[in-house]
Amino acid sequence: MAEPLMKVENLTKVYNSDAKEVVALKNIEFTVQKGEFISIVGPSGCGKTTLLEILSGLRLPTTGSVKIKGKAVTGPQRSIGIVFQEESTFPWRTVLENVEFGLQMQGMPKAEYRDKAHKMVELVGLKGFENSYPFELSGGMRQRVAIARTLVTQPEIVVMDEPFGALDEQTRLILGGELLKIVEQTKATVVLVTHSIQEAALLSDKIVVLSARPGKVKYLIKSTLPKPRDATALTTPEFAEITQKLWSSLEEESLTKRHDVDNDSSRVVGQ
Ligand SMILES: Nc1ncnc2c1ncn2[C@@H]1O[C@H](COP(=O)(O)OP(=O)(O)OP(=O)(O)O)[C@@H](O)[C@H]1O
Repeated sequence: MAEPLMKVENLTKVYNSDAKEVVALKNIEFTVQKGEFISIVGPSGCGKTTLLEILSGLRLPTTGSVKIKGKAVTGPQRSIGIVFQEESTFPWRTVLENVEFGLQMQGMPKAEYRDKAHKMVELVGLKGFENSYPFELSGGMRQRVAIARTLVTQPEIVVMDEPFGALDEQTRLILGGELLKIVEQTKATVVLVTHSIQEAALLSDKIVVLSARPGKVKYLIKSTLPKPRDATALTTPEFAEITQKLWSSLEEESLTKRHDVDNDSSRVVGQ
């Protein structure tokens, strides 16, 4: 197999606050190949956001490492693009100006960045809205702007934290299908954190299922969905099989967590 684009090795994160130690992640290991679409799912509080922050270089692990092409990630860098859950467009810039921002910051000549931004705006389906401001768009359209703004700089890897989290399930799946087309055309490599089993099953080549806190890799599920895929894959037997696997592994974890909470509270009651 080819050398992975990203390699996560023996990653552990311990938070120390108010003299309390919280082990958020423990011995996380997985690889991401160039062009792969990976999703990370797990019960609430298992460390998904922490993991994404470490992969992006926004936070350092306590032990272990993240490497891109063999080089350790020790801080934010141009090779990693980030799309956050919350709306991260600049309200004072038009759609086109939002998409141009990263290229402008790189010092690219105006004619070149304008041309690239126009093409990217078209690719994300916002042609005709170049001069609109974010407040004039729907939530889904604003997230397309955020995605376009990140992808236009052609990062080696794009990390996304629930980019469609604020949208209803139907819209997020439709946008997810569109995202796949954009990712295919731009040949982007994506690591996505999501709470949605359906979104993970539809979009991913590989799904990393984390256990309840401390987050450990519980399963690595490889997709059997044929490519190219879009929202029509939702009715296939392969999709049903993947969602079933995800559902049962996450249910197990939620029950484990529930059991821990119950035990904790019984200890408190008994003290
Ligand atoms: N800055 C911090 N300081 C101390 N503890 C933290 C910090 N950030 C997160 N944690 C703890 O680490 C654990 C993992 O948090 P994290 O937000 O990464 O989980 P998550 O899986 O993204 O949660 P959710 O699904 O609810 O968004 C939680 O117990 C949380 O309280």
